[in-house]
Amino acid sequence: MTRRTVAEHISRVTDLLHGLDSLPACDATLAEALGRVLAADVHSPVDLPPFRNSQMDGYAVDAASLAAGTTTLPVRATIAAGESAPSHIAGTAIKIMTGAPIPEGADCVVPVEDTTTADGQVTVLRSRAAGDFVREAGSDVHTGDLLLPAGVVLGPRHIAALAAVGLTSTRVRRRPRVAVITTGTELVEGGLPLGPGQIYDSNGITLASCARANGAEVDSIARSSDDPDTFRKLLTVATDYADVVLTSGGVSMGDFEVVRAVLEPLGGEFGHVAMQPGGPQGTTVVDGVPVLSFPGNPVSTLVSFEVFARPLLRKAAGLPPIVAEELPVVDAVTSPPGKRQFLRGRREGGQVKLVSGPGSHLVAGMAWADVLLDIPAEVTTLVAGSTVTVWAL
Ligand SMILES: Nc1nc2c(c(=O)[nH]1)N[C@H]1C(S)=C(S)[C@@H](COP(=O)(O)OP(=O)(O)OC[C@H]3O[C@@H](n4cnc5c(N)ncnc54)[C@H](O)[C@@H]3O)O[C@H]1N2
Ligand code: MOO
Repeated sequence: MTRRTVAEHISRVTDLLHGLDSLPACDATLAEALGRVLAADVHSPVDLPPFRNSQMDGYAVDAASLAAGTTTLPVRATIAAGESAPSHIAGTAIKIMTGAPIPEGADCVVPVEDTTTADGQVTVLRSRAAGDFVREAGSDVHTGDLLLPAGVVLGPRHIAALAAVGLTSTRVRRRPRVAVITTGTELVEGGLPLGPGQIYDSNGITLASCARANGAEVDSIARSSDDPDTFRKLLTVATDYADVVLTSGGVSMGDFEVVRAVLEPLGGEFGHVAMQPGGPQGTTVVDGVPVLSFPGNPVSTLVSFEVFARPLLRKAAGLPPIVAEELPVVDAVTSPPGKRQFLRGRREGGQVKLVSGPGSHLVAGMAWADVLLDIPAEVTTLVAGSTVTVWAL
């Protein structure tokens, strides 16, 4: 049994997951690109707008033909967006729709609201300067300009820019692949009736959601009984697929600790980290794939992920790190000595309030929290108003 501080275990897990830092890039279609991280700078392959066009529904004219007062001009043609424009003849007007190309020789557009029409003629009610309501080619981005830099987390607005220059796919960081195995003979899939002593498996989908929320891809969520052969088989499937395997349960001191029973003989290190929840922890490398074994209590599982796996998965995925905040506590907090505590809290008006209790089985209570309070091992009391480090959940 090893005994470690949180910092020592973070260091152990960081060593184990170092391979995640060099995942190759891959292509994603724009439909798949939301939330992905751009692997390389993107330069625009075209000018945007690609051609000079009208910003308004109105009349394309040349500013020199417009008097200070009203000017009446013959209307020679109408151009819709998507059509090509005839050339402009000085002293005439062409009716033009928003987005239609500006006729060669015209230099401004008069909005339809500033005109009246009769008998094929338009009367323009005021003068205009050259360039008014004209969108120049390349005025948004020029061919070859930097459209998006590497490292951008692609949101709808970035996808809009890629689509507007005609790209259909882009180079993105490969997501780290995570496999999840939950363990416990008592576990039942949601939706099925519970028998005596049974509980619903919440950790499987929780860990998968944690991993996905932090840039990972999770195709494999498996549930094992406490039978070592079953766990071993699921582990083989998981290590075939994943860059990192997360397990829950079966790591403590009971008679049926399937994760320890299988992984310790493979060189797994199991022991206690001076934290609560999340004390019992294991790390193993199986067929070259790191396996992080978290304790089964649902709050312990989630806290273990946030403390040990989240920073490394985010880094591997190219996502920005979660930055701790310092907030005053609304009420006094007491904390047992010797173990770093991760208590559930909620931000309220620039302060943080404890929610739910310290018990690591309080999974429903955790849903009301939006931060973890990080209380150092040596701190036993925080008076109301004192500052505490919090991590967003
Ligand atoms: N004698 C000792 N007993 C325990 C110790 C200890 O140091 N000495 N540590 C306690 C702590 S702290 C924790 S945390 C748990 C960790 O135990 P395991 O990792 O072996 O987890 P299990 O025994 O399998 O399960 C613990 C608890 O969580 C429930 N569970 C498990 N998996 C799931 C799941 N997928 N979804 C929902 N709930 C799950 C399980 O039913 C148990 O109630 O050990 C303490 N004991
Ligand atoms: O440390 Mo356990 O992880 O209290 O629940």
